[in-house]
Amino acid sequence: MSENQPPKKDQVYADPRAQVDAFAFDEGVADVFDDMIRRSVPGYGMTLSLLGIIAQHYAKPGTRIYDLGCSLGAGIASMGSKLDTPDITFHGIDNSQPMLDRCRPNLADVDKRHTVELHCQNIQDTPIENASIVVLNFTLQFIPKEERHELLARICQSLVPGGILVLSEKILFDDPHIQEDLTTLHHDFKRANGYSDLEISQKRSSLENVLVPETIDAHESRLAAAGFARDEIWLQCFNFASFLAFK
Ligand SMILES: Nc1ncnc2c1ncn2[C@@H]1O[C@H](C[S@+](CC[C@H]([NH3+])C(=O)[O-])CC(=O)[O-])[C@@H](O)[C@H]1O
Ligand SMILES: O=C(O)C(=O)Cc1ccccc1
Repeated sequence: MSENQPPKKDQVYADPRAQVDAFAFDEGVADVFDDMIRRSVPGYGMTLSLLGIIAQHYAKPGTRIYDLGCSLGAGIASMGSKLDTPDITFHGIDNSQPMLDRCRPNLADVDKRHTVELHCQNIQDTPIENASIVVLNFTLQFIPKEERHELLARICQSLVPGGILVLSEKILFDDPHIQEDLTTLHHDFKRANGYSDLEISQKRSSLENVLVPETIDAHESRLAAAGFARDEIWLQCFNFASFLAFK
């Protein structure tokens, strides 16, 4: 059950958690994904629009821009639709075929200016090279924690001098009171966007062990260990944050 499928009328859940399948980026999710993520992730829209500004500053001629976990291509569209930097190739990678099937129509403006390659692939298997920008916009959280370092180290090695990683993630807080309060605010955000308490609870259960957030410290320690010289949080909305990491 995902939040785009309201519970059947009169279907009584003894324990809502017991009835919830693990979240998957399937056809049903792909059909409603843009609406779902905008109503679920505070700051998602701003993250996307400012990604376009970031790309204009850091894209280098003759290099590649990777969007790892590109979904419907919103990140590529934001970065590429107004980008004048010459000889840029975008690589959009996602292991959900339903997402990629819906991606190309969203890239019409980018296709007029740049080459865009889309690959249905596990990002952990994606060759990355000659990159001025790599984007992990709410994707690393779906990679097993113990495998995140190798991916980030490969990304760092793939960047040209002056290259950057944009890493956006759901985050945890060490202070249990802050964790509780920011989770409550996140759920308030979802409720304000029309989700019911049952939908919020079922989505939370479906994401357990699928979307695995970490603290800001954990991310920053891993970025340093992966070879990034410095990083900074440039946007945070409740329990969602985005980092710029510099080679
Ligand atoms: N191992 C993997 N390999 C490839 N793709 C993966 C993997 N794991 C998950 N995905 C893909 O990563 C995306 C995560 S959504 C990213 C939003 C987008 N960046 C956006 O800015 O709109 C964020 C969210 O749903 O919270 C989905 O499309 C998955 O299929
Ligand atoms: O973290 C959450 O509670 C979410 O709902 C994030 C999310 C948004 C869209 C698809 C999967 C997870």
